[in-house]
Amino acid sequence: MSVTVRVPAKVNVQLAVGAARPDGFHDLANVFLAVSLYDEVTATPAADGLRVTCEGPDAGQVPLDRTNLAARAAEALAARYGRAPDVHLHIAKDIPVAGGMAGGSADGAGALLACDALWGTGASREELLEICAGLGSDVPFSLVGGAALGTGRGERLAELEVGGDFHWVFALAARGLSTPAVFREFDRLGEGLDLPEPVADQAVLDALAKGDAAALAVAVTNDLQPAALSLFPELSDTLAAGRAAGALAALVSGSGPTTAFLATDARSASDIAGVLRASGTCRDVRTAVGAAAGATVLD
Ligand SMILES: C[C@](O)(CO)[C@H](O)COP(=O)(O)OP(=O)(O)OC[C@H]1O[C@@H](n2ccc(N)nc2=O)[C@H](O)[C@@H]1O
Ligand SMILES: Nc1ncnc2c1ncn2[C@@H]1O[C@H](COP(=O)(O)OP(=O)(O)OP(=O)(O)O)[C@@H](O)[C@H]1O
Repeated sequence: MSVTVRVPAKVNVQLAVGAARPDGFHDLANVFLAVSLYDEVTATPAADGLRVTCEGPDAGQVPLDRTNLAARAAEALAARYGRAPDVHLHIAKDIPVAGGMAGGSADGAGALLACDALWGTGASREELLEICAGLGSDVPFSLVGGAALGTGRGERLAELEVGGDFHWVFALAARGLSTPAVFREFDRLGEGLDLPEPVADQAVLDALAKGDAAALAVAVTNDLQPAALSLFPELSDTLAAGRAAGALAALVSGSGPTTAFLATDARSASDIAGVLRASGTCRDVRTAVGAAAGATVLD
């Protein structure tokens, strides 16, 4: 018997970042939108401890030891319920690795839900969200999906209404960016500045609620974008290529280096994807739709 869970990637349609806190994290106003690029995590009983395997185009970059967020999730759940984490976790990975799309977080949330179902622990939603928050700032959102405002370091979620489909194109970069390195660069660029408290932008929330892509396009912001571009200047060429191809908005996804392009509709998304593919400014191009459902057990 095994359990498979499907988990979406995310794009941040607003990422407002405050000053570094004493614990090293930054307070955020983080508006997450889940999109239809998915990892699948399968949990199968094992007699002899915890094992992680991974397949997919980026599988070689995924750690298979206890640092994998899927392994950490299984261990955290097992420890809480006083059982051994005897399980084989297999990750079918389609979300770009180190791309700013919460791929590792998705696997953490997926493994947690899969092990919960496999072991019949019957943990409450609140317990699962608490374990997720202990694994990483993006992990609770990977469980919940849809759209949500994350405050604190991004782990405290309020679900948001989404009134229609948003069509996206994602350009994958030739190399990854480390999330801590991007936050450090944010701190360096902002040294000496008095940063305001990050707050959610009502225009972003209204555009999401109405399903209005044109309104969302003028409202999207990402405070980490200057830091990501500073560490990876070639991303400006990708952004320019997508804008020239007719994207309503072009931005770095989260901490990057994946770049995200908002399109009017599915057809326009496919046209923009074609232009980006031919532009030579990225490694690969994907299209996706949001909002996508959060971590879901597959039959
Ligand atoms: C950039 C985003 O992806 C936007 O959704 C997230 O803020 C990052 O979420 P994540 O990858 O789950 O991050 P975590 O694993 O919690 O933290 C990794 C590192 O990123 C930095 N970090 C993360 C979140 C946050 N609010 N402030 C931070 O400064 C810290 O250096 C931290 O050590
Ligand atoms: N299951 C996993 N899948 C991918 N990377 C993982 C996983 N578990 C741990 N990692 C480690 O985390 C690093 C960041 O990978 P990940 O794909 O989660 O980045 P990301 O999508 O940029 O994250 P985020 O958007 O949440 O900041 C990887 O380089 C890898 O070393």
